[in-house]
Amino acid sequence: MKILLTGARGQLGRCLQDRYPDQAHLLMPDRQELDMSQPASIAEYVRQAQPDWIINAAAYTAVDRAETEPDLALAVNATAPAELAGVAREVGARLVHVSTDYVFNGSAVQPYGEADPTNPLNVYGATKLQGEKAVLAAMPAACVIRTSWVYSEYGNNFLRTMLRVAERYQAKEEPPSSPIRVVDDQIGCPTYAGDLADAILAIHGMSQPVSGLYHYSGATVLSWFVFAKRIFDCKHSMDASFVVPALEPIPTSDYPTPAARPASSVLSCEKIASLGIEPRPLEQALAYVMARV
Ligand SMILES: NC(=O)C1=CN([C@@H]2O[C@H](COP(=O)(O)OP(=O)(O)OC[C@H]3O[C@@H](n4cnc5c(N)ncnc54)[C@H](O)[C@@H]3O)[C@@H](O)[C@H]2O)C=CC1
Repeated sequence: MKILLTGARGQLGRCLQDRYPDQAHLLMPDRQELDMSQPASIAEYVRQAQPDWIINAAAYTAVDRAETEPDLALAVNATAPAELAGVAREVGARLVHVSTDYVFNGSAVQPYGEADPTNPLNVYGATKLQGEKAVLAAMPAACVIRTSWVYSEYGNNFLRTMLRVAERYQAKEEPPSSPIRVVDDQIGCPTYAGDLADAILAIHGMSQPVSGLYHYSGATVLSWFVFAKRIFDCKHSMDASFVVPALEPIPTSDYPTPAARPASSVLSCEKIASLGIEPRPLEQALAYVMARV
C-alpha cells in the first residue's frame, strides 16, 4: 500500500505523518519534487509513483494574501487538485481532498449541510470551491472533506498565535496593560488537525469506499474571542504559573482584513458522523495539543 501525501509539512500533513503506523509506505514529496503551483507536472509524478492512495493536504492557505495572488491560489487550490484527481483515476488510486468552510458566505443561522448553496466571500474560498468541484468532476469516487478553523501543535494557527501573543503578558516587569483584542462576531468550530487526520485514517480503513462531499469539524461552536479564552484557560489549568491575559471582545469591523470572512461557518457533520467518525471534545483536544506545543 503506497500513500502519496501532499502538503506533508503543513498542519494536517504533519498530524497525518504522526499517525501513520508505517511511514515506509508514505511518499512525501517536497516542493521540488511535486510543486502544486505547477499543475502540468503533477500527472507525470503520479504516474511514476503509482500510489494506491493520494491524500491532498497541500493548499494555498494564506487567506488574506490570496486576495493579491489569485492566480497562484487558483493553481494550488483548484487546478492542481483537478490534475491530481484526473491522474488518480487513471492510475486507479483513491483520493482524499480537503476543502474549507470558507466556501460559504456565513449568513446562515443553521449549521451548513453538504448540499447547502455555496457563495464564498474571498479569493481563498472561491479557489477552494473550484477545487472541490473540479476534483469531484474529474473523479466522482474521490472523497472531499470540508473542515474549519484548523489548529494543531504545528505551523501557523490561532492557538499558536494566541500563545505567542500571551508570552508578553508573562513578563515579571511591565507586562502590557492593554487587553488582547479578539473578534467576537465570527463563529465557527475549531478543528484539531490530528482529529481530522484520524478521520482520514478511518476513511482509509473502511472496507467500503467513501466518496463525495463530507463536512468534518470540531463539535463546539464558538467565536474567536471565546476560543482564545478556552485556550488560555486550558494553558492555565496545565501550568498554574501561566498568567491569563485580559481579553477584549471586538467586532470584525474593528479588525479589518484584506479578505472578508464568513460570520458563521458552522458545519453540520451529521453525514460523516453516520460513518462513526466524530472528533473528541474541544477540551480534550486542546489539552492534547497544549501538552505538545
Ligand atoms: N488552516 C485552516 O484553518 C483551514 C484549513 N483548511 C484546509 O485544510 C487543509 C490543510 O490545511 P493546513 O494543514 O492547515 O494547511 P497548511 O498551510 O498548514 O499546509 C499547507 C501545505 O501545503 C503546502 N503547499 C503550499 N503550496 C504548495 C505548492 N505550491 N506545492 C506543494 N505544496 C504546497 C505547504 O508547504 C504546506 O505543507 C487545506 O486543504 C486547507 O485549505 C480548511 C479550513 C480551515
